[in-house]
Amino acid sequence: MGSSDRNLWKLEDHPKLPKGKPVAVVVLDGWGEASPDPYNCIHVADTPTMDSLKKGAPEKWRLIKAHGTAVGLPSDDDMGNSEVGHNALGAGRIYAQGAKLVDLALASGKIYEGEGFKYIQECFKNGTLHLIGLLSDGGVHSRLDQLQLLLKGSAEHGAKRIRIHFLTDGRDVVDGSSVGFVETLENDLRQLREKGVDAQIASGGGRMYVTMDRYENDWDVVKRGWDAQVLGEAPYKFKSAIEAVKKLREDPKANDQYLPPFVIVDENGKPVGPIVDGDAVVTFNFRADRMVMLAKALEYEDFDKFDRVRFPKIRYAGMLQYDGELKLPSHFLVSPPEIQRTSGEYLVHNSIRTFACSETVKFGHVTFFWNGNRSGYFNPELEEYVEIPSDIGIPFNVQPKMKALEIAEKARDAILSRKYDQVRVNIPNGDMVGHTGDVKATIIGCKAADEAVKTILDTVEQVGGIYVVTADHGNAEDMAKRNKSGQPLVGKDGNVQILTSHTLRPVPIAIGGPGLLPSVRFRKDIQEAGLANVAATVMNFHGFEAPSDYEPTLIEVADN
Ligand SMILES: O=C(O)[C@@H](CO)OP(=O)(O)O
Ligand SMILES: [Mn+2]
Ligand SMILES: [Mn+2]
Repeated sequence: MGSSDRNLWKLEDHPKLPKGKPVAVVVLDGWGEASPDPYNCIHVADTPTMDSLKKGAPEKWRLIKAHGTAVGLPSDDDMGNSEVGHNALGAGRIYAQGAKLVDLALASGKIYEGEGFKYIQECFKNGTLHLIGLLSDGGVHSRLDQLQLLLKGSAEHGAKRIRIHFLTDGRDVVDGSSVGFVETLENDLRQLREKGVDAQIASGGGRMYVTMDRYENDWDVVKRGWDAQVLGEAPYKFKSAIEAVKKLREDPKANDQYLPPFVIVDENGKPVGPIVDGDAVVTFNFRADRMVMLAKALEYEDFDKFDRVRFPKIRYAGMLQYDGELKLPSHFLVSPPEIQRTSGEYLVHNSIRTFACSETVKFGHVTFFWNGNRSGYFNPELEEYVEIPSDIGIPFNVQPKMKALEIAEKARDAILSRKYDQVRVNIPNGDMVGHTGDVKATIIGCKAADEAVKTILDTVEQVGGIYVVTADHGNAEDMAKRNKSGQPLVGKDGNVQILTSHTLRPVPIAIGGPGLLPSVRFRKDIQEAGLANVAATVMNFHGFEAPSDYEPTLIEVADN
């Protein structure tokens, strides 16, 4: 590192706050703040630790925004999510995120002028364009209206044969809504066919069971998708996608998130759209985590995660580039947000030693997303990232405690080892159990998360450290769909409609610990603060001022 590099990365000393205090940064996934209510699982659950932190308001506890424009999403109607949430927490600035960047590229038509589209366009003359991704208007991983525009635009730019391989949602949108989304898509495809484009749905399956695994938790999920999308093989075969989804949903236990894989076949029982040599493939999700594994399978010549049987010679582009370090995929339609100079990178340049940990399903959140969608370490000598293997094949409502305790114990050991200045964890329960829609299980999950926080705070107490406890977005605090006046909506079956998705709610942030000067308190002059203000705050606790272009710190040091 040259001296100019060193200057670039050097953080100013904080004028009042000391260095050398161990800092625990705890992110509760899916833990928003909402009024007491039977569908507020955090309220119903026994959460003494988080409740006691709240008593520190307004000086040591406050709310911050975790959705919409505060985290770089297109509008304030967009709920928060882990990608944008952890990006903001780690980067300390607000970046226009994938959802927004794709909107802009589609609106201006620039998407069709870029390298990525030109690359796949080469296949349009003789090959098929395959579009693979999540079919919903949830706006977390993808958006239906973007798919619709891309379909239309691709046809206008020469695609003559198009096949869609969709994943049903039920996680960012209400369970059962898959049918309506397929109907909308079928309608668009019919219009394209009327214009002479051979456009059809070729395969499908539920996002949690087919294709959209993440952080290499379970490659079988990706394999099931590969078999249907590439090989044209699946346990279920249907003549139409609407029939497929309706039939598969007749099973009383069926759930959009977990629909089994199926392929669409013609009158002779032949799959209508396997992926073959000479085809183009676009994965139309803008969000990275749940596309990285498929991207590897589609792009890497050397690949040993499962037997691909056939590795077609295709031209593949992601909607975005999903991994900035691996440069994966190498072709993409829209450039990802350029998240640079994240707090993690600054801190290693200033000799801060970091330990980060979660279980597999959230591991990349406190590492990859935290570091601006970048895999790997900045400096392996100063960082240690520990992944606790998640349970595989067990729904999280069956094991709602997940690995909360194990994560807390790893954090405890890391703090007690005195080898780290920052110990950062993600506690997944509120989110992962919340997404199952199982209220009782979510309550158990929230209690487990609270106990994990207690273990970490007790350890901070023991070593004279500082803690920051916050969350990335809401989920468990509201499990009911509501009307405009906030009353739970009742479905045709007479039951309250369950909300499996994230929310628009703000999240708490609490600070404290024996290492925090008693005169440190939340400022009152930034009411509109959001997740992006946390990074500067954490830097202060390490004894540094944040870079001047970071969103301002949440704290001040009182004079008295
Ligand atoms: O599971 C996921 O992929 C999303 C919801 O679509 O949740 P989170 O943003 O909390 O990871
Ligand atoms: Mn999350
Ligand atoms: Mn979630």
